[in-house]
Amino acid sequence: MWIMPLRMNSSQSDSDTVISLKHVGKSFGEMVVFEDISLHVNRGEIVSILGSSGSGKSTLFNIIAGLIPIDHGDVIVKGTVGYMQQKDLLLPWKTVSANVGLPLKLKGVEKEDIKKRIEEYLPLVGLEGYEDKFPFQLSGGMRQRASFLRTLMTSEEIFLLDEAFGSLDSITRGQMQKWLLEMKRELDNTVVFITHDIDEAILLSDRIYVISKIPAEIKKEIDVDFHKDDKNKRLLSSKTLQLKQEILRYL
Ligand SMILES: Nc1ncnc2c1ncn2[C@@H]1O[C@H](COP(=O)(O)OP(=O)(O)OP(=O)(O)O)[C@@H](O)[C@H]1O
Repeated sequence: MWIMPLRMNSSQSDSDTVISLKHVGKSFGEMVVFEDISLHVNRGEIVSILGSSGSGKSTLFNIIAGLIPIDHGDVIVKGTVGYMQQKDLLLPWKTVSANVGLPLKLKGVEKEDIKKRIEEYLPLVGLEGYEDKFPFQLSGGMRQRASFLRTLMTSEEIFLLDEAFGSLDSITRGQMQKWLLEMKRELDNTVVFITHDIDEAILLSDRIYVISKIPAEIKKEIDVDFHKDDKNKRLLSSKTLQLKQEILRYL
């Protein structure tokens, strides 16, 4: 039986929960990825899903995005979803500008406005001067940044970011994280972030779900409620060290 997520406009309910999974099960043939998983994301939160490789994180996103059906349980998603998958999915026959501007073009934004926004944003992800290059002419990290920018250009209510900064060096990664937090403040949307990186999860998140290997279950839900206004301070806090030790116990 195919069960797909129930999709609602954000205005259809005033509840603060925009993503809700209840007792969800999902298998691929004999392989049980989730037996009974439940989690929720509230409007305006940044929530990280932290788990080791193959623990079902991308499957979880594919379920939330409505790309694959579940076997049992309930999935409710309230609001429009922008999904940055792990593979960059840039169109090889289009330039960086055309790829990044595609969501705006699909929304019917005027050509001139698209151009203006691309000119404004490309430097922020370090791609100034690469407007007319094709994806094959970029490094892996550059393609990832173009793909990240394209996702944010959609200005959707909910962003699903799967290992958005996975192939970036630590300096560029730091810049992108900072930019994500700034964009988040500006757009006031909801972000769900998949990462293997404990520091990244602690830096970016309001809450973290630590998931186990398959059949995956939520091992721990952590509220990251310290240094909310200065997330950089978090990494230097002694509480971070305690949190890291706690998380490592569950991975
Ligand atoms: N369409 C599919 N058909 C069959 N098996 C699949 C499919 N998609 C995922 N799987 C399997 O489900 C398991 C979980 O995969 P998934 O990609 O969700 O894990 P992940 O935590 O995102 O891994 P990684 O961090 O390495 O990207 C893996 O064993 C994978 O091989």
